[in-house]
Amino acid sequence: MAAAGVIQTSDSPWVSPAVLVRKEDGSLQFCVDYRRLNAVTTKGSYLLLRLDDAIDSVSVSNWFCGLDLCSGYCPATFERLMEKILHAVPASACVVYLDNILVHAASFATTLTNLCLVFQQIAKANLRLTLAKCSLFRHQTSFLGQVVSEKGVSTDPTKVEAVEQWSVLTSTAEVHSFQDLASYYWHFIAGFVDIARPLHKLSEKAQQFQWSPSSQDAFDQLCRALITAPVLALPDPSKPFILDTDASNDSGGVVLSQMGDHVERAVAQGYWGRPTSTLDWCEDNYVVSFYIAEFWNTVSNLIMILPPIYGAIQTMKDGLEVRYVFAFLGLAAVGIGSWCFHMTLQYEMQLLDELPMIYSCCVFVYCLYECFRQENTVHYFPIVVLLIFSVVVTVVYLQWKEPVFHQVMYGILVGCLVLRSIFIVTWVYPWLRPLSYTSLSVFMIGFLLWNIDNHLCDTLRGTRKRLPPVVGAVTQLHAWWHILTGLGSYLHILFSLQTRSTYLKHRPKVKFLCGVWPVIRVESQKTT
Ligand SMILES: CCCCCCCC/C=C\CCCCCCCC(=O)N[C@@H](CO)[C@H](O)/C=C/CCCCCCCCCCCCC
Ligand SMILES: [Ca+2]
Ligand SMILES: [Zn+2]
Repeated sequence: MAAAGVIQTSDSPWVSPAVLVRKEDGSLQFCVDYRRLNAVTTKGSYLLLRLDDAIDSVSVSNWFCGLDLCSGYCPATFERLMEKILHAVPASACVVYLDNILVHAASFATTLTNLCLVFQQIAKANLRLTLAKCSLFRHQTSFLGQVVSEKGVSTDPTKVEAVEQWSVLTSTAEVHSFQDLASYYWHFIAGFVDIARPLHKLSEKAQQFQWSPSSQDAFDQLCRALITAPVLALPDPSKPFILDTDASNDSGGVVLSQMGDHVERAVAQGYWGRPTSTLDWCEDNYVVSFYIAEFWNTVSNLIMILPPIYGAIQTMKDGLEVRYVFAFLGLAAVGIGSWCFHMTLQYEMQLLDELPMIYSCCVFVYCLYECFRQENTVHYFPIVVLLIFSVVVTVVYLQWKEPVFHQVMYGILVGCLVLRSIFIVTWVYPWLRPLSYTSLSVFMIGFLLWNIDNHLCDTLRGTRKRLPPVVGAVTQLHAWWHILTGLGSYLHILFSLQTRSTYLKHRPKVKFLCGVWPVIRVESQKTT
């Protein structure tokens, strides 16, 4: 080394031992142990680039070259050196973070030009690159522990693969190292702070290490989120930004997004993208499944779909009036619309849920107010009134998009049904009281839960986090509203059908399928 002019004799009062260290690739590296010198050296300080800013600067690029320098030690000194060397290269061409250098551009030709420029500067400074660790002209590369591509930024699978093997954390030190990994990727995980809270508590100094069901739940949720983390779009400064904000008594949230390729892409956390509906219920989105926004609110609609379809088929088989087939199918249509709405939280699907609620309720009103008419007669006046009502509600709601308007209109129709039912069981058929009042009570309990879910959502969410996941599922009150309103509506159709069949002297009877599920049986009206 002396002959090569790399080292020279010195008579300095300072001396540091030299050692040869074997590197991973088997080669030897000459190192000097400067620990004692470092101990008495005043450290230089230099502001490092923010990680987010470093990633943001590659937002409109499609080509990436990752360069790795042979050696880089003291962060401040090294960063200062790198920025000095590459100061002539703009961030839109090359981002430097310690010994990570990312040359990038939107086109191949520009990438080549940028790369030549960076190579020249590195050569001028007499620095060396480790060829094996450089990746040239890629559409996707690993940078600062994240995978950067033309689509955006995602977690580095090699960094999170260890997560799949982890089943439980056994010490505060393990919690710390898991937290370090997870918090590095916090912006890929919706509600990170809330989910990680039990682990954070566990790692507090004064706390004795005790692994509880809530720690396990937080750990499982974070592992799941890390493994299935989405690709976040990189910001394009030339396009407008959309800022969505939300706040409650104990937390706040923001989502920054942009329109891209005709769809709003950004921090969408699930298959159907950012919710566009005017309502988003208390159940947390995309927690149970990546494909279903509100899982429990979706599957609970089955009760509004299957029994009414069975009811419609049975009504046809029994040769009863077609209006009751419409009533059953109307309820099933609401159930299908509601399924689509909660699965996607898209505005169009919301209409598929809410407008059929109005239409089917109009059919119910017609059935109940026309139940004391001659068989096979149709009165057009109530049909026209209800049609006009439906059209007006539809047109106004499409323009106004105010959910309260829809709720009031639906409430008016339910009110008409309640009043008519009370009239029937008070003045005409008092023996139908049990069925009518059961239907009303079930519906009203559902409505009560609907209100609690809306008004006490923050409290419910907070409580759920402290309970095992199975409790979280059964405390989804909007799902219970579906179950109870579905059952209440079904019983209401039975009540309406029984009233009508009694009036027509078809001798209806309530039977229980499998001993539990109520159906109406009448003497078959089909003529052979
Ligand atoms: C005497 C019997 C009463 C039973 C009446 C049954 C009427 C059923 C009519 C249609 C079936 C619809 C089933 C409802 C499905 C709900 C789907 C749903 O959750 N949709 C939401 C979107 O997810 C939608 O935004 C929800 C709107 C809820 C509106 C709630 C307003 C309820 C108003 C009830 C007022 C009762 C007034 C009583 C007055 C005496
Ligand atoms: Ca929700
Ligand atoms: Zn619903």
